[in-house]
Amino acid sequence: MNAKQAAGYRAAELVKEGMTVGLGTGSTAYYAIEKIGEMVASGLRIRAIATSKASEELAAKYNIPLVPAAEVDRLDIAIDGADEVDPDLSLIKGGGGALLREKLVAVQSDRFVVIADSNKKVAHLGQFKLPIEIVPFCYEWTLRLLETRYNVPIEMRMNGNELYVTDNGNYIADASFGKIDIPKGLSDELKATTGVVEHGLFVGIAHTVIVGYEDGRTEVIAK
Ligand SMILES: O=C(CO)[C@H](O)[C@H](O)COP(=O)(O)O
Repeated sequence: MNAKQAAGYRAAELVKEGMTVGLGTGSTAYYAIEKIGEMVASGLRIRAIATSKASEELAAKYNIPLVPAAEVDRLDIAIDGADEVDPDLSLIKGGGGALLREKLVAVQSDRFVVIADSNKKVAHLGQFKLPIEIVPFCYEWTLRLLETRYNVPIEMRMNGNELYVTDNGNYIADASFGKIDIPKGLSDELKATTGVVEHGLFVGIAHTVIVGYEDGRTEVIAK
């Protein structure tokens, strides 16, 4: 068992009969979905909402019933990966480009459980490039505004020679902050910026972080 698998499987144990579950995106969330799929095959009855087309397909492969958002008020739990986790359980997410749907699902959940291998634990957020989802219309203006305001390198995410397009039809600008001193301040400022749809800072959203280690151990950190 590797670190991501250990974290994913441990989080799946939190899923109980009758729950509505948010399914995250990425290589760690993959293991949680795989395990939940095994539990469903053994008779567990749940319903789920996926945070990306990729996770939707994975859920379908494992016969995990997906439910339209209109039929859901709150989710009991959401389980998702992260790119960085700091001691306050603030996160950088969006390395896989699914940050908008991931945040929508996370804030709608009674319990947001983050699963990560131990390399994701950091003292300060910002070494990982912060993904910022921006609207395609006049995206050059938004990019220039962010570059001028923060004076850090920001690059448009690419998919080969084309600009990367999210599941929501937007672009992503990846910003190299290096060290983010006040995650909440930056989060609020970005959120208030015209042209920015969402960003990968998750501050005050995670309730629990399950860290996986290469020897198969897990560490549960709760707020
Ligand atoms: O935020 C995400 C996708 O948008 C992922 O959860 C994050 O990038 C971590 O991915 P992985 O588990 O593959 O390391």
